[in-house]
Amino acid sequence: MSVSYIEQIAGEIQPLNRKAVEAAARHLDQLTKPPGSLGRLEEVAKQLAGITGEIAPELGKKAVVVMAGDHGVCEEGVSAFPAEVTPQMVLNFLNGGAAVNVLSRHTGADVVCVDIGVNSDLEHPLLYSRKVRKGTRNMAKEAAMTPEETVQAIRTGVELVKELAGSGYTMFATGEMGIGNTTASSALLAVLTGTDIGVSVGRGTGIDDAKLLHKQAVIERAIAVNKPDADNPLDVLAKVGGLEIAGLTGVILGAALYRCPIVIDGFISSAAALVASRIAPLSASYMIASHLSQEQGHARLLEAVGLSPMLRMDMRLGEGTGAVLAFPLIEAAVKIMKEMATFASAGVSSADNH
Ligand SMILES: Cc1cc2ncn([C@H]3O[C@H](COP(=O)(O)O)[C@@H](O)[C@H]3O)c2cc1C
Ligand SMILES: O=C(O)c1cccnc1
Repeated sequence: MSVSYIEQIAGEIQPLNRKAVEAAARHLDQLTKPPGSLGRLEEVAKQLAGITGEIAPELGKKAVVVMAGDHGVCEEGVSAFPAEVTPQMVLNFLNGGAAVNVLSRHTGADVVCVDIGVNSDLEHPLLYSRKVRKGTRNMAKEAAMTPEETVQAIRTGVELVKELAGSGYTMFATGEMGIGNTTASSALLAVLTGTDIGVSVGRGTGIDDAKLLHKQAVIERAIAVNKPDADNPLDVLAKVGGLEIAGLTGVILGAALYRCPIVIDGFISSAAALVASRIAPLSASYMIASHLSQEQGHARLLEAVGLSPMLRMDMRLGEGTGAVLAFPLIEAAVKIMKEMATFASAGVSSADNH
């Protein structure tokens, strides 16, 4: 059943609505400004038209889906922080005290916190309990996940988007929590794009030079032990990925399937975006890259997906913090479509094209 489910989802994702993109472009050129002068806002407006089929879509509720999972590879000492921080931060999200909570309140987004693989028994009325297993296996020794676990995690993400879209959410952002997950993300980048370990591996939560060299060696070992097939994104995800990354891959594929914009956060979220784009290339047209993380390798990762970030904030936190900051800019693009006067309606002379 498992792999065919992914093939089915990938096959159902449709390209953007070309006619709506063209109609949006024509409308933008009638507005009281030199053509193209609103830059990326115009690009976003056209993309939203292509996603929704409407030139000025009603953007309703928005959610940042924060997928949380633990990493067996933490026993190799690849993070500056202990693995216990993952469940502790999940409780912080649920109590509203994390950076993503503050920034989501600021931008009017809801935080949907999902336990997809935390190595702890968590219960909370606001928690989406979707645990596939308690953390991944240590990728330096064996595959992080089985193919079945990988597909289950992806499916969890797809179904969550369906559920949320059914209760009025129209725009999504990716977020994550999982100590050790920059190791998995760097491994995905290295294998899927052939990027050198020296470029794909960064300092995550802030490791020193010695630990960085060790982290590189651990990733090299994980690749040597597992021999992931670079042409098979599910194989790579299972062997050197993570449960929350697989869950986000599902969220991204789900957003594309249900024709909703999906705002991509930093390094880890972009690793999920890369996997999604390899599973279903059309999913990339539903993605909006929010910001360029300070994590080394993020620029390379975005380039591999074909995305260009909206913001440069020198952030390197994850959780969805950069993605929720981009929500107001996306909403601003729709307001331009809805509220700006045209040359004709405002009596402004258009360009002298002689
Ligand atoms: C308190 C705290 C809050 C966080 N929120 C996100 N991350 C970020 O850091 C982790 C990845 O870095 P590494 O691979 O080096 O462990 C992820 O959990 C990511 O979401 C956090 C990390 C910490 C310590
Ligand atoms: O960009 C990110 O998502 C990131 C970078 C470092 C640590 N945690 C997350």
